[in-house]
Order: sequence, then structure tokens, then C-alpha cells
Amino acid sequence: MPEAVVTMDGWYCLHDFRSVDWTAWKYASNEDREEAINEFKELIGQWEETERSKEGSHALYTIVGQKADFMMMILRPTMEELNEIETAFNKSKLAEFTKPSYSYVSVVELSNYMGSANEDDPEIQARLRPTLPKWNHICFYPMDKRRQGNDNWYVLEKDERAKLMYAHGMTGRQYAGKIRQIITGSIGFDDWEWGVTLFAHDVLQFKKLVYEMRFDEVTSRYGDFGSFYIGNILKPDAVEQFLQV
Ligand code: VOV
Repeated sequence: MPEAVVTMDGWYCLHDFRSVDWTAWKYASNEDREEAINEFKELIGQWEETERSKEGSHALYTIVGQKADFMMMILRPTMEELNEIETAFNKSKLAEFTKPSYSYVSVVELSNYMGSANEDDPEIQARLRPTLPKWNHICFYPMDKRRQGNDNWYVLEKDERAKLMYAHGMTGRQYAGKIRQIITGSIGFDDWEWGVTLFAHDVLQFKKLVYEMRFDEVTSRYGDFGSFYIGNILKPDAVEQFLQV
């Protein structure tokens, strides 16, 4: 029987996508809008404090296209904290003017295919509990490894999977400095097996990387993908401008 790979798991992760009800927002009083914006900025301020004390991290991006208007990606040591943050947003004034459009629950995951990684290594610790980059663009999508006929990832021996993952890593390494990837595992947590979150300075690099990886066997034979979300950074001091009507 093929052997499962040992995973190292870090911070829990919530991708929370919201759409703004622009009509209700436009009809709201100036006071209500101001209150909603201030309260939201306070929430972001709390997240920033947590990030400074290395007890979590977050990313805030506007989403291009009709799937959502903005997304909050939150990393925390426990699932409970993710729930608290989600609920705090739901109770906020801004939530009265937004609708949930999609969410994804997972945990930062490193798969130790080479078996050489030591969880106590500070470098590994930093990857399991990362401070998310505040780069210009984000790309998120969930994915599965295929289990279909002859293309079944889960019947491959570990050595074979490790070989394919090595080739995958080599393709990815060409994008060092251009793209940062955060792989989160979601088996048992959400509808797909992994969440893929990519950060880039230049948005076109997402297309180049994702296209190039389509030719890697691990993707061409074994990759199945959900919806893609693409966004631009929303810095805290740009929140007002984004919500200005
Ligand atoms: C910057 C790009 C980049 C780089 C350098 C990179 C490297 C690596 C390495 C070295 C490893 C294995 C060890 C580990 O760290 O876990 C992985 C692991 C993984 N990857 Fe990856 N990946 C990238 C990027 C990258 C992308 C764009 C995708 C989506 C696939 C695509 O076709 O759209 C992806 C997927 C994954 C997944 C689902 C896993 C876990 C698979 C499992 O079965 O456990 N990944 N990945």
C-alpha cells in the first residue's frame, strides 16, 4: 500500500471573500458609512498588532471580477481564533453592507517528501507560521490531486510522488523573488484538498507560472482545480478610497 507522506502543519487559515452591496452602501447615511469604515479600520489595526507580535498574519486584497469585491486572508494558531475574527467581522457595521461570497478553511502545510526537513528548524518554523507578503497581487484557488482511472495520485508509491513533487519544485524555483506560494492543506476541513495562495509584484507572473506548471506531470495528470480568484492589494490607508461613493 502506498505510504502517506508526513506533513508539517502550521497556522490555520481562513480565506474570507465578501461582496459589497453597493446600492445599500450608497443609500446609507454618511454617519453609518463613516462608522462602518472606522470600525473596519480598527479591526485591521488589531490584525496588524497580532502580526507585529508574530501571533498571526493577514492579507487584504480587492478582487477583480464578479466573484467577490474583497478578500481577507487570515492566519492564526487556532481554528477558534479564525472563527472569532470571522464573527467579529460579521457583527461589524460594514458586514451590514456586504454579503459572503466564498470562504476556504485550511492549514499551512509543508509535505516532507524528501524526509529531510526538521520541524524544529527555524526556517521551517518561519514557513509554517509565515508573515504574509504585502505584494501587489494575490491569486487564490483550491485544488485536488486526481483520483480517476489510471490517473490516481493516491495509488502512486511515495518515491514516485516524491519524484513528481521534485520536478514541481524545480519549476516553481524559477519564480523565486517573483512569486511567493503559501500551500494550505484542507483535507477534512473544506471541499478541496489544498488551497493555493500566490503573491506577486507583477500580476502576469501568475499566468506564466500556472501555465508552465500545467506541463508538469503532477499537474497535467494529477491536478484538478476549483475557481481562481485574483486581486490587488488593499492597503489600510486605501480602504476609504475603495469604499468612497
Ligand atoms: C513559486 C512557486 C512554487 C514553488 C517554489 C513550489 C514548490 C513546492 C515544493 C518544494 C513542494 C513540496 C514540499 C512542500 O513545500 O510542501 C510543494 C508542494 C505543493 N505545491 Fe508547490 N510550489 C510552487 C507553486 C505551486 C503552485 C502554483 C501550485 C498549484 C499547482 C498548479 O499547477 O497550479 C502548487 C501546488 C502545490 C501543492 C498542492 C503541494 C502539496 C502537494 C502534496 O502532495 O503534498 N505549488 N510546492
